[in-house]
Amino acid sequence: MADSSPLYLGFDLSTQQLKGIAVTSDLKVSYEAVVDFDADASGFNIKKGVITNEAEREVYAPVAMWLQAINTVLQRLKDKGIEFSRVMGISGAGQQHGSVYWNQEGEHALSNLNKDKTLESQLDHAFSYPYSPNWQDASTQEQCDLFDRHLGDETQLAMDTGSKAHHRFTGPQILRFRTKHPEEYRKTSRISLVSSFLASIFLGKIAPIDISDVCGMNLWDIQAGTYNEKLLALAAGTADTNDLRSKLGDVPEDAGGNFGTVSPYFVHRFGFTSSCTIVPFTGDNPSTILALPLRPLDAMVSLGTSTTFLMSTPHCKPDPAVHFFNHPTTAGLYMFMLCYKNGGLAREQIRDSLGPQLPGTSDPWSLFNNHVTGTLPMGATSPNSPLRTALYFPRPEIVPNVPAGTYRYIYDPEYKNLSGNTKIWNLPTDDCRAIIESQLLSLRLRSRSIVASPSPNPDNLPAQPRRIYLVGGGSQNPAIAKLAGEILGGVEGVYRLDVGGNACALGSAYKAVWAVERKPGETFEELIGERWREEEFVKKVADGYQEERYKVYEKGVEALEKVEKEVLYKQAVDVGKAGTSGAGQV
Ligand SMILES: Nc1ncnc2c1ncn2[C@@H]1O[C@H](COP(=O)(O)OP(=O)(O)O)[C@@H](O)[C@H]1O
Ligand SMILES: O=C(CO)[C@@H](O)[C@H](O)COP(=O)(O)O
Repeated sequence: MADSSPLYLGFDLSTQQLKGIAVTSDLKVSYEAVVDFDADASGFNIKKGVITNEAEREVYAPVAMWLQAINTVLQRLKDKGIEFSRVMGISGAGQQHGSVYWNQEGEHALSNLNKDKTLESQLDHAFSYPYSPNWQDASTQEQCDLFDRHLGDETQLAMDTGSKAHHRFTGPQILRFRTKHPEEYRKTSRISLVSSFLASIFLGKIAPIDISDVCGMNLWDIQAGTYNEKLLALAAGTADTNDLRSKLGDVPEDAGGNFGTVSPYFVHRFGFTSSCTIVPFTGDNPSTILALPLRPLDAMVSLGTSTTFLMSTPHCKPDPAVHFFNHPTTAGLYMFMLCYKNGGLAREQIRDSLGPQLPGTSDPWSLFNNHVTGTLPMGATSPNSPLRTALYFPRPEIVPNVPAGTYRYIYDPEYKNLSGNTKIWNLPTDDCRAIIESQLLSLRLRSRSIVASPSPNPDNLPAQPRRIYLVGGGSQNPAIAKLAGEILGGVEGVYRLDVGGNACALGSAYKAVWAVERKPGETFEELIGERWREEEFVKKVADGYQEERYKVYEKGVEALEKVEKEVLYKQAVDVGKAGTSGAGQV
């Protein structure tokens, strides 16, 4: 007999791919499909999912490419045998901060789709601007300066909105869009985030922005739970903020609410039931923490195009170096996040500089991994020997905010000084361990304020996460997992979600299960915690805290902090000399 039990769909519209995943009520993954933009999209001049205009430091993605991908991912799920009539709820996630600009015709076009045509062919007139600024965009320094000053300083902006101003945040992006494209801004009737854009397509009308993802805009007052009037006025360019307010729409408080049922387009084209519920879609990072019942003091490291470090916490302690968002399901909880632009692509660049792979292996990372594990921590041969420390930023970085460049140094832990003499670097092989160390040391440095000792007696164990969960494409890599344990600790060890690269889409699917099946008042953690089967869903992939290594890397944190200060100082000197920021190479 055909299986008619409910399924729940989760989507992840991230930088390089659109992923879809279907789970059952007991959280088992039944179907997965992916569309890789570079490999599968046709008609777009993109690389790694985006278009780059280096002259203006702009990075953006064509909205039509995402529409094309939605049809393709659903077709791929169908080809794998999914019966869409079983799907009771759909949620999803989008890369954070990106904005989509709808025109007046958009809403009408969305609710009048012809099932025999593609989304791309029918929605080409729905947007006032065909591109969405991507989170890697760095074109808004001027706007960020205005945002940081507008409430006093960057600390005050972080206190109110959860983050200081960042190039990619939607408020500064809207301000730049309005001044650079005034006519398109005037024609814009609604602005979506990538997450609410994707929800809108499935809903057949413009969906509200999500309560967690809204915190990635520098416009939402996280303490007050409303848009900040002064910041709206800055982005809108007028004290009358009604126009921008209506473009953005209301933000419902219940992240598990019901937006309505799926658009008839999907009922008639793919066979969804007309009662299938659309649940709020959130940001890709908030969605990732929903892929498991994350406890306070557990940390997730998402190794995608970006690297992010995520924790769920009851404390909101904003600081300009970090981000706080509303938790994606549970009022009163927050999500702590660190985000780096130079993650997967920076690692790939070093891997590719090594030349041909080892013979007889199909794993493109095997040679790179051999160099990672075959090299001493920071190149140190004895306790006081010099430490190789570097920053690898093929794109301008967010933390610290420095221009693109590779910055290699030697740190002397005894005299606590830095030298630019890189003679003891054996290149390119030493870069393999050094880039992983550098990325992980930065996480350790910046999460110090949020972690605590997992032991009742803090003298026994230094502050660190209880567990490290690795997710995203890079979570498949055993050498990275090993170093994550050595550098970040994690008394219970380093774990990988069984769906490694699909954690974000999985989190969305779990959110749909919770939203549709929850009893009154039942939290996400309660429902998912009850159905979660640890032994089936996660795998320990490396040891966590190791006392000796953890101590060695204490010096590593010191070294990294010095290198960052030095690079920032040199940048300030360069800016002073040239009047512009120059890229650095050491
Ligand atoms: N075995 C591996 N080791 C290291 N990195 C990997 C490995 N497999 C995939 N990746 C990296 O994962 C990244 C893609 O991760 P993914 O989470 O799918 O990205 P995104 O969500 O940003 O589109 C790529 O940049 C790739 O380099
Ligand atoms: O900008 C951020 C978070 O602030 C990025 O994490 C984006 O949300 C996109 O991430 P990928 O999953 O595509 O790497």
